Amino acid sequence: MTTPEPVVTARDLRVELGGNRILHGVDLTVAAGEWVAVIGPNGAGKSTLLNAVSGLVPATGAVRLFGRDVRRMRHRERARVLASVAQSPVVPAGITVSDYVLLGRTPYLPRLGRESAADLDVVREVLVRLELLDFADRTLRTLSGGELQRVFLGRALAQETRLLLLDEPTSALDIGHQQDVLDLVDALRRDRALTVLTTMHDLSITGAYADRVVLLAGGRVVASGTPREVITEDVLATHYEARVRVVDVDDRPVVVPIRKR
Ligand SMILES: Nc1ncnc2c1ncn2[C@@H]1O[C@H](COP(=O)(O)OP(=O)(O)OP(=O)(O)O)[C@@H](O)[C@H]1O
Repeated sequence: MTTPEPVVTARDLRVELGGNRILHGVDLTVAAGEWVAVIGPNGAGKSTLLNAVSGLVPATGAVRLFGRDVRRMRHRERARVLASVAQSPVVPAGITVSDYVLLGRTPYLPRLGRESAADLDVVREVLVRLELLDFADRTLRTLSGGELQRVFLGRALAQETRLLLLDEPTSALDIGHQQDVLDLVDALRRDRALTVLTTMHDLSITGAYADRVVLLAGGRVVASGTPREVITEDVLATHYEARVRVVDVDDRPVVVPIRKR
């Protein structure tokens, strides 16, 4: 039996921005249906790695998505297989929540054509699943940080892709909404064979949801494995200079910060 091709294969990725080398030869593989979380201290290169995987920053090395060279994919074609949410997406002025989520359907609209009833159904379903229906007609600038973050995710989910790249998707959410949103992504993983690549700073949340964790430091992969293998007191002391206890809950690491005495 042949093993299915990984959804994401990145080899020897190197990125230079503003004259500085940001990624120094990163390898990354994400298998179909897997949830991989990229962690690492501020400035480690996590967002840059996600941008390189999306083909959004110039990089040397190879990136293949579903076996195809990302640089050879047209914008529309790429948007049908990969949806991504940046840390601070650009928001068109005056746009409403439903119109913003509808932007996720752009790769499916006929050129110069309008959205269909099916597109509007997708938008409505996303708004319901993210508890955003009551906000549908509000403009994005009137939303709270957490509501806005759910709207950004909504646009990506409306794309109905099989690969989702999320850069800090829950940084503005309260703990209940963090769980709602990540449980939803997890459910889509099972229902629609979604593959997920995220960055996350909350290491307990990372430990609870990711199948595999890749730790970046200084633009290099310094550890990779299951959450229990990577999220350890030693690793966090070395790469984050963090004073923490890591306790085990249901075979998953939970990180407890320890105050300096
Ligand atoms: N356009 C740019 N020009 C110059 N340097 C850049 C540019 N974009 C990013 N960098 C630098 O690259 C490094 C990695 O940035 P990146 O945003 O990928 O880190 P990160 O791991 O996502 O950080 P954080 O956890 O703070 O979000 C940082 O030092 C950042 O200042």
